[in-house]
Amino acid sequence: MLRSCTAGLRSIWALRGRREGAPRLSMDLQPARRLFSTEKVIHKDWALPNPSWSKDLKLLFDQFMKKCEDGSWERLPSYKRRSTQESEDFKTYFLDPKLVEEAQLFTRGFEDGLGFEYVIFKNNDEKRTVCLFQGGPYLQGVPGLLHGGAMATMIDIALGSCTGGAVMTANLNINFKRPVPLCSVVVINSQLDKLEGRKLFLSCNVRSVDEKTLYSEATGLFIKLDPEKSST
Ligand SMILES: CCCCCCCC/C=C\CCCCCCCC(=O)SCCNC(=O)CCNC(=O)[C@H](O)C(C)(C)COP(=O)(O)OP(=O)(O)OC[C@H]1O[C@@H](n2cnc3c(N)ncnc32)[C@H](O)[C@@H]1OP(=O)(O)O
Repeated sequence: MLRSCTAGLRSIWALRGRREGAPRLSMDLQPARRLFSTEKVIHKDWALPNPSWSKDLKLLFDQFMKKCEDGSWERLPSYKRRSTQESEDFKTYFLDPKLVEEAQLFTRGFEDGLGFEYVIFKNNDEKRTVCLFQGGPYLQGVPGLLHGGAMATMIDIALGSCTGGAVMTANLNINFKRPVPLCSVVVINSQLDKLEGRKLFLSCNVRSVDEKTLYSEATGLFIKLDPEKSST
């Protein structure tokens, strides 16, 4: 698995004219300058196939795109996913609205294939989402395996994608049952279990593409932000 992952990445780096094995990190993009300059940050939809996506990921992506045709499912793009009102709700919680506008979700700060490759599909009627996730070589924890923190990040995002609104994670509970091989594809099935005032109770499981391996199970509590309160 790792070997095929490396092979895929080599071809990407070669395409970009870089020396084999010497990927240029996103650091080269001078993130600080990008964040604070007046240049407009280019909003790209990262939740679409790129050459680093494995066969499994592309296949699942195509299957879910088919499900979107009758409108029961929708693919969540990686940008403009919040309505203007939701963005406004978030902004009231941070000191510098400009920073909020220009900052990038950290999972999208890696070059193609090196970090978090994922796409989320949402079924609004059933209040559930499916996240297809391929964790790249920069997410290694134990050699050859995905770092648990990377998995936790994706679980947080997958659960958050089920909430649809200005919320924050208050509690995340994860049982890591089996290690996830680096560069493999996993499927995160999330659902909203209960809504109690401002509290959203969610759960998810993480499985292999063939559904035979249950990697993790998790529950989360998300709280709808109260516009009257400040987080700082
Ligand atoms: C951000 C999500 C975006 C989703 C957008 C949708 C698009 C989908 C697409 C892509 C998803 C991308 C999403 C990225 C994911 C990133 C998520 C994060 O990393 S979030 C950062 C980590 N979390 C924090 O830093 C929170 C820190 N905590 C707080 O700020 C506050 O504690 C907060 C806002 C969670 C609650 O504070 P209060 O003052 O508004 O509310 P109080 O009154 O304390 O609690 C309300 C009720 O909740 C219970 N509660 C609060 N925290 C609890 C806890 N830890 N355990 C159990 N109950 C708790 C309380 O007991 C209370 O319950 P009673 O109403 O009395 O029944």
